[in-house]
Amino acid sequence: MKLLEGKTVLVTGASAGIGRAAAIGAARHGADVVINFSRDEAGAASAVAEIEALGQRGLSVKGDVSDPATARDFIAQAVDAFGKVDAFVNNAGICPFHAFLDMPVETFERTMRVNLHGAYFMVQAAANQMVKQGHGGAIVAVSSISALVGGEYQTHYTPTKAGLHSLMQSTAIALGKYGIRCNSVLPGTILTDINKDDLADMDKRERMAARIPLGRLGQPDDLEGPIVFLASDLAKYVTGASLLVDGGAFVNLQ
Ligand SMILES: NC(=O)C1=CN([C@@H]2O[C@H](COP(=O)(O)OP(=O)(O)OC[C@H]3O[C@@H](n4cnc5c(N)ncnc54)[C@H](O)[C@@H]3O)[C@@H](O)[C@H]2O)C=CC1
Ligand SMILES: C[C@H](O)[C@@H]1OC(=O)[C@H](O)[C@@H]1O
Repeated sequence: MKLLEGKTVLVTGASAGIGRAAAIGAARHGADVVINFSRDEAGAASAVAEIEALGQRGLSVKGDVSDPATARDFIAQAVDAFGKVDAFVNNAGICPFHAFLDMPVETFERTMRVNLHGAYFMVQAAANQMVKQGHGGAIVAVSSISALVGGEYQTHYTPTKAGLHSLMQSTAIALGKYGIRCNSVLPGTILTDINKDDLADMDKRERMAARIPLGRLGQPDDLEGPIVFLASDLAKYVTGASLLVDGGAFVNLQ
């Protein structure tokens, strides 16, 4: 059963990792897909090729999400190419691990600008397009388990993920009257480029996996189903919700 047949789905930061898995998942479920990427031309081109190999239309648009102009350009190029925006997945993010006491101002500000300000402008641009179209839509933010728990080297990052979670709650209220649903996924630790240095230590990986009830760290495609579901009409009465996708890590305190 294809859940996104005939829809146009947009995903930010989709040349690799979770965003790419979401984009490919959307195409597998019958959507045409527009991806944003910041630098990785080859990754973006291969993601589009994979979308097209699934029989869907794909387009990549370059842009740094921290610049509000990128959001306007991304939505405009998607509409020019495929005529509409049905679902928008806010995924782009960075996590430059660093201690709190000597956090460089630039690292703090860049993390805020990419993860939170960028999301705000993107969600706003996507929502304006959906309101103009007049037939609702779905917005999914890739927040994190870090919206709910702390991280010693993530004091600049976890507030952005809590902020995204909160943004989806508030936009769910602001946009409900237009039939636009807003939800977030909260991944646990997923093996991607964002943490490859932090998790280069195999002992650390094994310790982390041992704390997860399902017995392993996540892979990008573990997010595919949850994001496709929330973007689809199967979730037609779900808004303002968040879905932990963490193998049970969050509930495993005791
Ligand atoms: N890997 C993990 O354990 C978890 C990741 N997340 C979130 O998932 C999202 C995706 O991350 P991953 O796939 O894990 O890592 P990743 O590093 O593979 O993907 C991040 C993507 O965002 C893009 N990006 C970064 N800065 C950008 C900018 N200024 N403009 C446009 N694109 C930009 C990157 O090019 C990359 O494609 C992030 O928001 C991250 O915070 C959330 C929870 C856990
Ligand atoms: C990048 C980290 O490994 C990852 O990011 C998150 O949001 C998770 O909570 C993990 O800490």
